[in-house]
Amino acid sequence: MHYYTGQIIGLIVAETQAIAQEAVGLVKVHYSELPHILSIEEAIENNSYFPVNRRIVKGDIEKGLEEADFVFEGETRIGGQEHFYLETQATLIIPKLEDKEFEIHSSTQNPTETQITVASVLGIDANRIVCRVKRLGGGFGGKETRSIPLSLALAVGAWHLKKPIRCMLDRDEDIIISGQRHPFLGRWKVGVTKDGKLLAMDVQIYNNGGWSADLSVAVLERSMTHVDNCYYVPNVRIIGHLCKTNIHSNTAFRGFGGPQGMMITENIMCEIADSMGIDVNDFREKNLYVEGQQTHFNQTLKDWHVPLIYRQVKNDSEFEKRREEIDKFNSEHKWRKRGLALIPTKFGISFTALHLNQAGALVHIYHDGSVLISHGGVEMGQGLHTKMLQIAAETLDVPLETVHLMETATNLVGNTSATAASVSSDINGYAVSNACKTLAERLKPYREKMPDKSFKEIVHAAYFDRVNLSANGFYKTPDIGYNWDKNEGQMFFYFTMGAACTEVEIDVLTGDHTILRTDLCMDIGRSINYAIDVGQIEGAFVQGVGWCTIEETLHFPNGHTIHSSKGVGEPPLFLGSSVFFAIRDAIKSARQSNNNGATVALSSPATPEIIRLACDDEIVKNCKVERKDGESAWALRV
Ligand SMILES: Nc1nc2c(c(=O)[nH]1)N[C@H]1C(S)=C(S)[C@@H](COP(=O)(O)O)O[C@H]1N2
Ligand SMILES: Cc1nc(=O)[nH]c2[nH]cnc12
Ligand code: MOS
Repeated sequence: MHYYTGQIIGLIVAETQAIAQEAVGLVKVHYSELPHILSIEEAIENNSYFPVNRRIVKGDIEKGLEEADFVFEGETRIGGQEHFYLETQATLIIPKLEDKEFEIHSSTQNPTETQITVASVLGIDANRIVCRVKRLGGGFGGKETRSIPLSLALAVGAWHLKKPIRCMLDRDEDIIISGQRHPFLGRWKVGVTKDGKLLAMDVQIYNNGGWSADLSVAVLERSMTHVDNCYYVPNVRIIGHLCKTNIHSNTAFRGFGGPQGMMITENIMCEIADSMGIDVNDFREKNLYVEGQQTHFNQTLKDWHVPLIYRQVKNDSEFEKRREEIDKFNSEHKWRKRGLALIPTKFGISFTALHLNQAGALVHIYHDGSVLISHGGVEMGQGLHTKMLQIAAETLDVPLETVHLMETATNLVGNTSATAASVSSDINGYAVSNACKTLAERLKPYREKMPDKSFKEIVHAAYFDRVNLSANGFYKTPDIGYNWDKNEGQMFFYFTMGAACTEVEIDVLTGDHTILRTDLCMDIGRSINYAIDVGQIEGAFVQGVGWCTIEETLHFPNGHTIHSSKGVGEPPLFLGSSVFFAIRDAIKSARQSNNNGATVALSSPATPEIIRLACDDEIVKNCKVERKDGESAWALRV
C-alpha cells in the first residue's frame, strides 16, 4: 500500500455535513510511521521515480560543450502553488434507481473523465451515466483530474445507499487532498561563446509527482518543451525525471510545467550574464530565436514576433532611462534597493497528447426561433461560454440574445477532452461554428425566399418543411502530431507570445518587496472578446506573481484558429516572473554593495525570507546558523 498525505481512507455519509464531520472525529486511525519520501531531493537520493523515460536531444551536446569558451553549471529550484479556486471540490451524485442510471453534478474541468471513471468503478457502461457541469468557481487545472476521486467515493456511497449524496470539501480538506502545482528542480550545464552566444544546454529536469502519476508526465513534457523559452541553442539535451514521493499527487496548474521550464531558463540567463559580467538583456536579445529557426523539438517558428514585442516593451517602458535612474537610486540607498527586469515568453498551444485536440458541439434551433448551443468545454470563469455564444450568433447571423447556453453535459457532447491547455476557445469555437454553418446552410433557401421575414418566421417555415434544425459540430486540430522517439512532427499548432518589464523595490532588512510598475505586451491575435482577454492576461499575471514571490507549498516536519484569436488562458502567467527577476536584480545590487559575488542562485518563490538571506549583508552573515550533522529543517521544501 502506498501511503501519502491526505489519502482518502473512508467515506462517512450522514444526514448533514456537520454530523458527518463529527463522526469523522470519532474514527480512530492507527498509524505506524513508515519510511517516507517527501521532497525532490529525497526522491533523487532514494532513486524514487515513476517509470518515465522522456528526453529531447538536438545537435551534439558533447561537441557543443567542448567548443564553448565558457561552461557554466547550476541548479534552479522552483516551488509549487495551491490552486485556491474559490469553489472547493464539490460533487452531487444522484442514483436514478432504474437501469443503473446515475446523474453526476460535479465541479470538474473533465466531465467525460468523471463519467468514464465512475462507470468503471461501478462496473457499468458509460451510457448509463451523465455528468453535468453548469460552471466552476475556478479550476486553474486543479479540477482537471483531481475532482474525480471525490466523485468516485460518492458514487460508491450512492450505489450502496441508493440515495443522492453531496459533498463539498472544506478549504483545509481540499488543500491537503487535491494536489497542487509541481515543484521543480533543474540541474543544468550550459556552454556559451565569449561573445555571448548560447552553444549547448544540458538540463536534467525533476518534478515532484507525489504519490500517483496523474498528469505529471505531461507536465514534465511541457516543462521540457518550454525550457528553451525564447532562445536558440544549437545543441540541446533535456532529460526529464518524475519523482515519486509520499505527498499529495501534484497536478495541472495554469501553464502546466511550462512556467517551471521557463523559470529554469531565465535563471540560467541571469546567472550566466552575472558570471560573464555582461548585461542580461543584451544576452537575451543576442540569443532570441529568429523567424524560421527551429526549436529543440524541431518546430519551425512562424509568425515569430517575440523580438519585436521585446523591443516594443523595452521602448514603451523607457527601459534605458529607468535603468540609469535605478542604478543612481541604488548607489544612494543601502537598505532599499530597486530592480528592473524585461522577460519574454512563448507558450505552445495544443495538448501535447495528440488525441485530446478534438472537440464537439450540439446546436438546436427551436421553432420559436430561439437557439440552444452546447459544446465540450467547461466554463470556469475564463469566459469560454461567452465566446461560444458570440461565435454561434455571428455564424447564424442572429442577435446574441437569440442564443442560449445552458450547461456542459456528457449526453449533449460525448468524449470531450478536459477544458485545459488554453485551447478550449479554439477547439470548441470551431465545433460550434461548424454546427452553426451546417444549420445556416439548411436555412439559406428560406432566408432567400423570405428576405424581410424574422428569424422566427424563417425557422418556422423550415420546420413545416420538415428541415432538420439540429446539428452536431466537430473539430480536430490539423497539422499537429509530434513523435517523442524521433523528435519530429509539429508539437504545437501555434505559440502565444509576450513580454513584461517590471520594476520593484526591496527592503533589504525585512526582505519585503513592492512592485512599482509593470509594462506588459501579449500577442493574442484578433481577440473574440477583448474584455475577457484583458481579464485573463491580468489574472494570469497576478497568479504568476503569487507563484514566484509569495506562495510557498511547504511540508511540515519534517492563422488558423477561430477568428484567429489566440489561446490566452495560460500564456501570460509566466510574465509574473518579471517581478521575480526584478527582485533578483535588486538583490544583485544589494550584494554588490556588500562586496559579495554578484550572482545568486535565487530559488522561487522569492519570499521575504529568501530575499533577506540572498542579500547576505553583514547582519545576515552574523546570524546565519549552519546545520549540524543529523539536523533537518523544521520546514521541508518539497
Ligand atoms: N477565471 C478563471 N480563468 C482561468 C481559469 C480559471 O479557473 N478561472 N483557468 C485557467 C486555465 S488553467 C486554463 S487551461 C484556461 C482554460 O480555459 P481556456 O482553454 O478556454 O483558455 O483558463 C485559464 N483561466
Ligand atoms: C493534458 C494536458 N496536456 C497539455 O499539453 N497541456 C495541458 N494543460 C492542462 N492539461 C494539459
Ligand atoms: O491547462 Mo489548465 O487546466 S492547467
